[in-house]
Amino acid sequence: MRYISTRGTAPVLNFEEAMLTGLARDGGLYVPETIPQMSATEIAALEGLSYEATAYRVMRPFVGDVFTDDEFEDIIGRAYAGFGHAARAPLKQLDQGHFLLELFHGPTLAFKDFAMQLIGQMFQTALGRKGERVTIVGATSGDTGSAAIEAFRGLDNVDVFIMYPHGRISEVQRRQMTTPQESNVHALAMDGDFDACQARLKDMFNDFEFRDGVRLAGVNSINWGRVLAQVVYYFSSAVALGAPHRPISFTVPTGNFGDIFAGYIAKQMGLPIGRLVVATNQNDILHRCLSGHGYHKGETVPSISPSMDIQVSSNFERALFDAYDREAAAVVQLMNELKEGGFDVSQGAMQVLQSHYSSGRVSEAETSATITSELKASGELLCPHSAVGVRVAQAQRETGTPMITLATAHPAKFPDAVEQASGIRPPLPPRMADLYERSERVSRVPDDLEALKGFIRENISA
Ligand SMILES: Cc1ncc(COP(=O)(O)O)c(C=O)c1O
Ligand SMILES: N[C@@H](CCOP(=O)(O)O)C(=O)O
Repeated sequence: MRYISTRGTAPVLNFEEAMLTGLARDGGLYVPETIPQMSATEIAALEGLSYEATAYRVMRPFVGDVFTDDEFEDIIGRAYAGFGHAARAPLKQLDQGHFLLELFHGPTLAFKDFAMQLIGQMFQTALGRKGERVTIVGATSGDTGSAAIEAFRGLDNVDVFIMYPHGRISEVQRRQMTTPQESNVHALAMDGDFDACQARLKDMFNDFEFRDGVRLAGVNSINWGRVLAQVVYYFSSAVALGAPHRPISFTVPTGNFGDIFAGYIAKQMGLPIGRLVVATNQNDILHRCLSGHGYHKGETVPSISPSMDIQVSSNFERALFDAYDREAAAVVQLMNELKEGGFDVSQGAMQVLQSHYSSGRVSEAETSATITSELKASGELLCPHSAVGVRVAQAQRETGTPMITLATAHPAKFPDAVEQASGIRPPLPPRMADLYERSERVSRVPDDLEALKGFIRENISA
């Protein structure tokens, strides 16, 4: 299995190299050269399997000979052993034909654990074998960072630096990043918004002297391994509802476009998916773009679903690459225009995008109202991100095709917004009940590339 860059000029890599590399050296994102196919018979055979067994069958063809069968099985087993639900990603019925996929039973209570726990294990196996050390730098609007710190804390061979937008994440998210005391993990509270954090991350990858000097690696969804791990729950949930014998649609609260792009990959592999519905909060660049108004950056406005307060959705580049028939030159042109503020999508590419994705936008008031109404209707207490998804799904459901909305975080990660809407302050699970008492360790950093590089150089292990 070979991986190519969306910008066409970076070296072609195998799975391990792509995973350890992060951003391609031409600034693009790695994607598989061809997408492995699963036949209807192979998909049907997933019925009744454990989540781990499904994960093995879905991901195995993407990994090639990088891990032996036994190694890969062990990696998957270790990755999901710490989840707090036997099904890992249980489905709950909300309404006739509408289901919630609970993706928040991992160690940090958000869907990011599905991929981060897995790539933590893959990094450890790959780096241990090579006797190499890497420096992981990540940008987060709250959940990627906490999942990364949890997955890599105390591991040999890695130092982890996570930049988050100071004052723009929930207290639980912050504490999950600042309370681990292992010396190989560092939480950096940066001035600016998530887009600024992500831009500095990409700047570091594009600075080859720094990149090679610290052996930079990335665990944001620029890393193909992140996307791959998320493909699995599209299969497990769709099969539980009758796929491949009938199509299933998905609504996905969307920010950096990694999660919904994983759904698109599942569809390309052969899973019969009806619609992939992008649900955004008031930071609605994706909704505007998919509605035909071009991809033009605006101001990021803080919301009660802060993890989705994003303007530049990193993985949209992967979607554009396919929509432009894998023409890297077209992607390079669009990304250059994006640096100047935005771009318009050609008619042909827009038709391709709209054939896979629909979209909807949810205001702050609608998000709160959905938390309130869903609690009344089904007894489900939603986090604000999942509420954005449920609201859009309610508007876009089609009779006859079951709709699965991804519940991307536990309500206890966003207790203020949830309490304001529902009157209920969701408690943290017992294993992290003392989170508010633990001492914090955090470094305030400016939005300044040189200062950030200096900080990282000074704080990596020898
Ligand atoms: C809770 C939550 N929901 C939804 C999203 C959006 O996911 P994605 O960035 O993969 O689109 C994120 C982060 O981005 C998140 O943390
Ligand atoms: N919402 C995310 C933003 C980063 O997304 P990623 O999928 O590229 O890591 C977060 O919680 O940090």
